[in-house]
Amino acid sequence: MIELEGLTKRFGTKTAVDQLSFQVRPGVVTGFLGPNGAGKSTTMRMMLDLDNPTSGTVRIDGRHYRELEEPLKYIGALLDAKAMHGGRSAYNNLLCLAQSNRIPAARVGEVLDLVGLTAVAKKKVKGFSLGMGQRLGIASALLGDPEILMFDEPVNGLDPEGIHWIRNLMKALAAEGRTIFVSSHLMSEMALTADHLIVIGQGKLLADTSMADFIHQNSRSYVRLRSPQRERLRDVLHENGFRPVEAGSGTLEVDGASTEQLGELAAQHHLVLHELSAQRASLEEAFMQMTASAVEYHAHGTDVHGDTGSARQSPRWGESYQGKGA
Ligand SMILES: Nc1ncnc2c1ncn2[C@@H]1O[C@H](COP(=O)(O)OP(=O)(O)OP(=O)(O)O)[C@@H](O)[C@H]1O
Repeated sequence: MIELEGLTKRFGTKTAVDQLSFQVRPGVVTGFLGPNGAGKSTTMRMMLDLDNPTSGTVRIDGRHYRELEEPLKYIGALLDAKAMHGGRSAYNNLLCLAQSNRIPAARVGEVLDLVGLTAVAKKKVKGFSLGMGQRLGIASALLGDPEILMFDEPVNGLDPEGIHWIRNLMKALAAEGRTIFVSSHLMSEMALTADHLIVIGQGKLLADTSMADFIHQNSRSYVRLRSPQRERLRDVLHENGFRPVEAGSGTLEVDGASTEQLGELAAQHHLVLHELSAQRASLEEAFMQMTASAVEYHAHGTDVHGDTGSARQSPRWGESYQGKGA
């Protein structure tokens, strides 16, 4: 378990992390999300005692990082995959780490095998690709067989097979009862991996919730209909109290209705449907809606409010979530 209480970090006048309090629990994968510059890396660095908080505390299983003897046996982390010594082999890099934490040398071979680097164990790290470096960083995190693992952008540079592997590894580690805390900008990947989410924006906590609740509370669900008799369908919907919205490509979208209701209504009026589907926004859309006002850097001409392709005016999801007392 990792516990943050009022964690704050200021760099001069810039408040990078602002009064963050949350817990990362064992047995699940907890995703850590936030736009660029939100303070994720700074938070993770403070969790590992690589940066001093301006105020507030971080506890690892009830203790400060500095109080942990042989910390790699409690918490393993992949923060910067390039932090390895380039002139040393993968094996020797891990061996040094193992010796400093009184971890048996045999464990080095085990973790190299686990991450698929046995064949290049004796090669100098400076010749490694981005993906190989990521795997080596993951091996170093696993070295002490810790109960708590933190991964900052672990899929960065990995190919699809590697992404699949790290996803399953994190889930398996969580299923063993370990605490897994992972940041990623790849929302589709996060949606497949994490059970719980911590979302921050401009250093502040925006959400601490299950993945399912986050998507539910920060996105709208609606039914999409497509018919060769669109005009007639629209009239029938209006006559029955629904508010269909034209959504381009000949489709209509209806809020507050089920596919069963609308399918039966269409059948009663002998209307042909080419599409009748329940739609829910993705994690990516929910995330963009929630963090839109907390985005520090965005490109000109892009819609940070998340264009769902609909003509409808969406509510400000972050506001509605925060209105629920987050
Ligand atoms: N050493 C530092 N000195 C000054 N400002 C810093 C320092 N480290 C981070 N910052 C600032 O603190 C803020 C948070 O940065 P941080 O790297 O923690 O964000 P992040 O959420 O990890 O971003 P990204 O998703 O882009 O990696 C940013 O505005 C950054 O410029």
